Amino acid sequence: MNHPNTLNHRVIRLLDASLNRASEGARVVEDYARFVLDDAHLARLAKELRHGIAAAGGILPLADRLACRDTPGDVGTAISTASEGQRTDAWAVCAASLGRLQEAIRSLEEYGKTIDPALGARFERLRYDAYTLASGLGGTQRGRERLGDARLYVLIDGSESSEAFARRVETLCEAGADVLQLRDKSLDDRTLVERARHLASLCRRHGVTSIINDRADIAVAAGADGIHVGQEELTVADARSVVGPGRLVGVSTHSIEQARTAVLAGADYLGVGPTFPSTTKAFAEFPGLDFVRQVAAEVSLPAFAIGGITPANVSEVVTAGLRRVAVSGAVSGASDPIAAVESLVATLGGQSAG
Ligand SMILES: Cc1ncc(COP(=O)(O)OP(=O)(O)O)c(N)n1
Ligand SMILES: Cc1nc(C(=O)O)sc1CCOP(=O)(O)O
Ligand SMILES: [Mg+2]
Repeated sequence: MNHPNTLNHRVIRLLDASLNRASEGARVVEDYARFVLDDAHLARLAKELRHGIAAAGGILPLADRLACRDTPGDVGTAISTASEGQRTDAWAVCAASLGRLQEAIRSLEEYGKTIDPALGARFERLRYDAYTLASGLGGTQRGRERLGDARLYVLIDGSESSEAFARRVETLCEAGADVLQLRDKSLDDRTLVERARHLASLCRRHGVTSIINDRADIAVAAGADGIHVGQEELTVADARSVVGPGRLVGVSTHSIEQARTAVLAGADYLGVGPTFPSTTKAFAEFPGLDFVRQVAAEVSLPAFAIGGITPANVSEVVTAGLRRVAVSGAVSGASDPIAAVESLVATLGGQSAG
């Protein structure tokens, strides 16, 4: 035994129980990410956390833990609350386990200090890892619930007039767009907020999600459903502090590392691109379909491929693994925008968006 002989066997008993609770909680969370979400990224993080807990707990030899264990004499086994027996769905199971996991790690951290201050510090780091995992799972859950089977996301500018803008929004909603983003870098703020209000109210009437590009303040002022931010703009946390928990925060990503970071930051969806050369925006590099494949293979947060996607090439995106796309030029620049929307929707249709 490599801990002090003075250590109370009751503290070992407590640490043994907390190690079991923590690793069992991590396993329940891992199973949700792995089997319910098919999310390789979050499942890997949950597994690493479980292994980290086991490695830190290795300071207590199993023989000592078992010698101090007294399950029949545990006064806590007879204490239960009504809510423990009720779980509405698999996410409720995972969320409850995330809470227990964090509590158990906290107990390990505090009582671990009585063995070795370094052990307390080690469990403290693991507790922060658990918080980050919870943020990624919570964002993934929220984004999937809010975006459901949304597949076609169309970016539009503010048009030459309020009337023309309203007509465009109505047309796209009726044609089958699921999400509309107001992206206009040239309008003054008053005109932008006026267009954003039109967008929000027309989209609400049609059951379409409304997003404002770049501007969290305008999303809130206009009552839009969310905001989209790029890598050089507000962070997810800063955007969230402005728009609150009820609105969507979407993030542009250009590499798998950026995608993983956005998931853990609590984004509600990802833009994944540029997929193909775009006539709307110039890019020096194209992560292309390889990036689409990487995201499809490991991320279950709603992810929209973007950049140069048209009715002619959208099937390549579907083959690469994503059934959600965001487009601008393919619809706004089309001689028949309705036909363009219908064609994209037809190719994206079929099985669930994932
Ligand atoms: C759905 C979606 N994905 C990506 C972007 C691009 O955002 P960003 O990188 O901030 O670039 P700008 O659009 O601001 O030029 C987007 N707007 N929407
Ligand atoms: C604004 C924007 N962002 C991208 C990214 O990859 O983050 S691609 C892009 C342009 C989207 O327009 P189009 O469909 O006309 O190419
Ligand atoms: Mg931006």
